[in-house]
Amino acid sequence: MADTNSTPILKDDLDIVIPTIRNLDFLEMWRPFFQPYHLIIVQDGDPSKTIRVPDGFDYELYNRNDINRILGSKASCISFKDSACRCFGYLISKKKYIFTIDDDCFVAKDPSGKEINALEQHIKNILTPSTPFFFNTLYDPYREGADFVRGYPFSLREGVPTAVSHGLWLNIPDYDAPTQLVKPMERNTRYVDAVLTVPKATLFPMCGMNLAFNRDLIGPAMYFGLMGDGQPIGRYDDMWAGWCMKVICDHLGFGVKTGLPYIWHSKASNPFTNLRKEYKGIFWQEQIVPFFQTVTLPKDCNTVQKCYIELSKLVREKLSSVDEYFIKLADAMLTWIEAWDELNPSEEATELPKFVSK
Ligand SMILES: O=c1ccn([C@@H]2O[C@H](COP(=O)(O)OP(=O)(O)O[C@H]3OC[C@H](O)[C@H](O)[C@H]3O)[C@@H](O)[C@H]2O)c(=O)[nH]1
Ligand SMILES: [Mn+2]
Repeated sequence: MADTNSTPILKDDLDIVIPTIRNLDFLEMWRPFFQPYHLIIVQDGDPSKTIRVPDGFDYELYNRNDINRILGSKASCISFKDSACRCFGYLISKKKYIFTIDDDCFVAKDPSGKEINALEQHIKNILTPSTPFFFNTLYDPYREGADFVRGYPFSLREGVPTAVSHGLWLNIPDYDAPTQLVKPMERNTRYVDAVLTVPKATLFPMCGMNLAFNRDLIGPAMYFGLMGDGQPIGRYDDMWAGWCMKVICDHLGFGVKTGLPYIWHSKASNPFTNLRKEYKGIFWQEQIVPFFQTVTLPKDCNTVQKCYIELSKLVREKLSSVDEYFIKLADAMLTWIEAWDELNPSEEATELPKFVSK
């Protein structure tokens, strides 16, 4: 997909963020789609290890020493030894859009056998509106060959700006550890040719392995929560970000899409290791989800930062009884916003769009 003068669309407006602990040979398969774009590689784990990046890619690479040098004491909000470290890439980027992908995600094929340019589909999703206020039964009405169906209010057909595009996975699905343990051989072979808007007031489990978002619209809310080294849970970083992001999108009138594009997820991480990381989260989420479902943000929260700071207060107030970890997480959410505003001073706060219900 290129714009009029055959420059890859959003070439200078989008960064690809990759969290990694390994050499990035997987980029060879993505080269036709990714090479024109700038990569931000967040190297996790031992900073003395050298990560090999295939020739020909334009990238910047940050390891833990870089994160500590750039953020100083605020580096405490960036996870270590967990893919949640990827959010440092969102912080340091200066671009309007972000696409983040794991290094064990490869190019998938659609039912016709055609290789899927996941980045191109995310860009289409992000650049077209969402429809969170009224469900369109023919899925995304802005896609080629689709439209609003009879009975869809014309007053709502303009849609709202799309903040997030959530892609899916063929082969290894993003299952939690208990499901992985009881279904070790299950593979996702079902290609569903659909893009849906997640309705307003509905939460969903956001997976970080194939995800794009409008950084200007929702970037400050995309903090992947404190996980990994020294933390009581793991593999809930993207879930946390997804729940915070969704309540803020609902409040500010932005949309979230899920469905196409698919990537080919090649590696099943160890279910026993995953169980150890997830198990507290499996209990806690039965209290965390109702918390997010009942959150209301004040009307004067008219920027993502203000919403996020308010959310941090509510987390401290309402979830500290679940575990003291949430006090630490609430603090880390504030540190994240301080770091965001410090590294992105010029970005004007996002104004309330005209269609937000007062
Ligand atoms: O300590 C670490 C471990 C891994 N990474 C990088 O994160 C990416 C995901 O790692 P991996 O594919 O090994 O784990 P999965 O279980 O498949 O990941 C899923 O569940 C956890 C997260 O939510 C993740 O987003 C999901 O995809 C990969 O690029 C590793 O190199 C790391 O940075 N630090
Ligand atoms: Mn993986």
